[in-house]
Amino acid sequence: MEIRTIGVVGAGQMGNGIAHVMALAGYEVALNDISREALDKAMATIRKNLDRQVSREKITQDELEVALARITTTQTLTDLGPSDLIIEAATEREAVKQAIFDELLPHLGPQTILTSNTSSISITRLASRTDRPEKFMGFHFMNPVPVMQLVELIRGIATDKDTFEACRAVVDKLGKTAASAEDFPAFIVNRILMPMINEAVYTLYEGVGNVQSIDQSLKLGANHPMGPLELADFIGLDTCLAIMNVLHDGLADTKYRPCPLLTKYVEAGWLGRKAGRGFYDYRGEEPVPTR
Ligand SMILES: CC(=O)CC(=O)SCCNC(=O)CCNC(=O)[C@H](O)C(C)(C)COP(=O)(O)OP(=O)(O)OC[C@H]1O[C@@H](n2cnc3c(N)ncnc32)[C@H](O)[C@@H]1OP(=O)(O)O
Ligand SMILES: NC(=O)C1=CN([C@@H]2O[C@H](COP(=O)(O)OP(=O)(O)OC[C@H]3O[C@@H](n4cnc5c(N)ncnc54)[C@H](OP(=O)(O)O)[C@@H]3O)[C@@H](O)[C@H]2O)C=CC1
Repeated sequence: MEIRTIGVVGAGQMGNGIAHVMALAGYEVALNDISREALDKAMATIRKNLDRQVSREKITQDELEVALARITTTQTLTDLGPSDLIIEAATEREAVKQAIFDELLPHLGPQTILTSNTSSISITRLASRTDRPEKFMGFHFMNPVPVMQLVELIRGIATDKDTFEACRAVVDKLGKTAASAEDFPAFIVNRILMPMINEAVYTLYEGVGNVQSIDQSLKLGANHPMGPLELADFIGLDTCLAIMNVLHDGLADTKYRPCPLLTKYVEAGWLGRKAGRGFYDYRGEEPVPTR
């Protein structure tokens, strides 16, 4: 089945990036969020990122206008019903995702492929509660979506071959690279990346280094483009903690114990860049370490 129309649920940092790349690749996109403010902010971000691509001569002004015209926004989830492919990119909480699927299902055509951009949650479990486990899978973009080359594709236990191939064709059309991962907690990228970030937070918690020295060490000592605490802020500390909890619960191993300092930052609402404060304070001209 050829995919032409795409519904994206959640207009946060991932949802806006997914809408951006899908529209540029020629798909009609319906972008949904519970908040009008989030939708307006997402459209402003998409325009800013497209503008930057025009100024760097990656795309033309015409391509920008056409891409923007392909995106519609809606606060009514059921408007996404007629889409060929749904990508759920709402907050990393299973109950939130579950409620979205429950509301959407009665409005979907029988052929619609349902996917989640979840960073960690079991695809098999999410799929088992729908009417279409064979047409359900993980479609996991990396942040920032317009820049990162990889998309992890995760089959649930029941995902059929046609569904996987249809999603792989979409990744090809985006000019990105699909990597197949088995459905175990946090899949491949986050199974490896998130314990490293969590260990960086322990390194801070135990006073081995401060925010600046930890980030500088990994940037200059291991050639990482961002330090682990800067990256955690970029991803969102709520998302990092949610992923660690899925690893800890799902693999039942204390080596995945989320650092109490990470929990404290999340409890304070210091969620990273999107909240204006995390391991760095972003409210001034330059980010300032908070420890
Ligand atoms: C949590 C999960 O489930 C999975 C994940 O996503 S894990 C996170 C994975 N992501 C990473 O690890 C990102 C690590 N960081 C990086 O790779 C780099 O710091 C970065 C690409 C984000 C920025 O790179 P940089 O060299 O510091 O910045 P800069 O030179 O300004 O930008 C490089 C390019 O990215 C673009 N860019 C930067 N930030 C962007 C953003 N937020 N949105 C869109 N485009 C962006 C720039 O326009 C520029 O594009 P061109 O090459 O076409 O000119
Ligand atoms: N951040 C990252 O680096 C990556 C994240 N992901 C995954 O992508 C998903 C989204 O993450 P991210 O974009 O960072 O999160 P954000 O917090 O930036 O955005 C989530 C958005 O979903 C909205 N939302 C919450 N509930 C609903 C709902 N019921 N219906 C529609 N929209 C809703 C939120 O609205 P409000 O703010 O009003 O609650 C918010 O606008 C998560 O599953 C995450 O694990 C995957 C790869 C990388």
